[in-house]
Amino acid sequence: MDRLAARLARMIFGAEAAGWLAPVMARALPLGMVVLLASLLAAALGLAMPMLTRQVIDAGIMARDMQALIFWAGLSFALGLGAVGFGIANSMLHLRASAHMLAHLRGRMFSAALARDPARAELPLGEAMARLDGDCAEIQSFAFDTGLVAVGALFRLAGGLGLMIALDWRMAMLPLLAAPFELWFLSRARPRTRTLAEMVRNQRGALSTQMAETLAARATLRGLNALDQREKSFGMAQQEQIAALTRQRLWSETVGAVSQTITALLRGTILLAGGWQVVRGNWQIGTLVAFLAYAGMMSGPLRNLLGLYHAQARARVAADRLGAVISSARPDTGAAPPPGPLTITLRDARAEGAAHYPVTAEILPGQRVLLDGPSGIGKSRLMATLTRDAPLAEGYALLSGATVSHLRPGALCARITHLAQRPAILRGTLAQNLRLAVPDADDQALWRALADADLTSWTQERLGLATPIAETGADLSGGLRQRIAIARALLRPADILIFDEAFSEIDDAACRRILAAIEARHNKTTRIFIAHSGPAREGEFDQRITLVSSAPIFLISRGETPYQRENAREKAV
Ligand SMILES: Nc1ncnc2c1ncn2[C@@H]1O[C@H](COP(=O)(O)OP(=O)(O)OP(=O)(O)O)[C@@H](O)[C@H]1O
Repeated sequence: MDRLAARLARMIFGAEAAGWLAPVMARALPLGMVVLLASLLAAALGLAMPMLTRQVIDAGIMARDMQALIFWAGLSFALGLGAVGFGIANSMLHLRASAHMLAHLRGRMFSAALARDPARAELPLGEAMARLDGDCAEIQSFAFDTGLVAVGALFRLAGGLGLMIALDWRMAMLPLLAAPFELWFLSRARPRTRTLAEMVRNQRGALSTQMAETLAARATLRGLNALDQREKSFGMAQQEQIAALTRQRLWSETVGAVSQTITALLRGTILLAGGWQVVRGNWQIGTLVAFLAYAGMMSGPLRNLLGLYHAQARARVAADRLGAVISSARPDTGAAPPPGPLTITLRDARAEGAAHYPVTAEILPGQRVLLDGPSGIGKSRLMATLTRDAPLAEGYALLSGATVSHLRPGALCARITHLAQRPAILRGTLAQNLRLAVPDADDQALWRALADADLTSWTQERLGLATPIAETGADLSGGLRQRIAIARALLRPADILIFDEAFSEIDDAACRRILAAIEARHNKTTRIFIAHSGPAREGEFDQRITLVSSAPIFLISRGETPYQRENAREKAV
């Protein structure tokens, strides 16, 4: 099954996409086969119908045989009824198989999007959503809706042709004469189908990005009186999408119209030539009716097959867009950080995007450190290198002698808590938000963490741990959001706690209480503070590391003065 899936994936989506799509297809294949068999059976039932009609007309009506008429008409009715029931069962099976495949594919993409390598450019939120939703659906619809229908269509086409040959082989050659022209037209038309699909999918991503970004920033936009502006630009983006969709639909209708025209021509020719055969007495009227029915039946499958060829071009666009999500994921692999307390060593280190001179420092386990420097110089980025959330542009970062870039990111996050200035708060209850850090923490532990973050009375005045919290914590003050994030961080045992402007929106009195709790309960943990002002800068520090920058005077080819690195090292540490 795996090999078949891999082969199918390579054939349909190309070698690159086959790597990640084959497992998805392999899982969908068994149920997909059942659906395929069922649809072939339904197609066979459909094919039998004109033959029965022929019998009703020729053996019953024209032969004036009442018994044969009742028999064939009864059989027709019974098969028709069976086809209805079978159709319902088939459609339910189809839905089940196709929904499972979509869920599996989307789940795969979701984890790839979550594991996005921080060194890669961030995908805008709306664009990521459009890929997870629209592009996954495009592939699912190709695999099940278009793909299966097309296989059924191929079967009907072959069956119809076979039965037409059985009725009259010379007349059956008519549809074959049209095939070369159709194939030529299809291959000429396909590149444009692909270009239009790319345009539509990219525009869909841009539209979702605009929606997500605007909705997330609506309070700020309202304050700026800029909502109209955004609405107008959203309206324009929608118009552009309508135009792209219109172009795409017009093109697919044009492509479809060619096959319809050919079918109409065929039908006309059969009507004329077949009618002539009836007039000459070579054919019975039932044969003409059956022949016409088969010719008519072929137009649907032919259209489906045309659709398949072009839908594949669209599905490939979707697969390429999803492939970019997959290839940007970073596997959670690497060595485990060394056991025991962690010593941080920075050697000539600077994170990508940071503007300071490379820094060299050593932070021993349990030290209390202030990391200082002007805004935007790269303090957060430097700390983010410790959890591999930012890549180093130069130098090394070591944890107890182990190179950070060789360590498993998931394991690093388990040992190092980097608390950001703008923490993510999710919709749900207070307890659910806290348990993101420790899923099995008991209520007592939650209350203790809340006490450390000076949140006991606030929580008691509300619904306790069940206090509901809105999306992004929009119904909380900035200080409350930060305090919940502090409680969440303190809940989890860590070797290193990094408070990155984590107190910036909390009043000084509360901030001092929280800092005192941290000193009392986490004094064995390495604590690194980044703060431009406030109580977080107060108290004893084992060391202060200041990041500095100054304009180089004489540049060598790497963009530095020859002696600048030495100076920078002295200044930076
Ligand atoms: N994801 C990123 N990719 C590349 N560069 C980034 C990224 N995030 C931030 N930067 C760049 O790195 C520089 C340092 O940012 P950083 O947030 O580390 O500064 P900071 O010293 O912590 O500033 P502040 O005190 O204002 O918080 C910024 O000027 C920014 O341009």
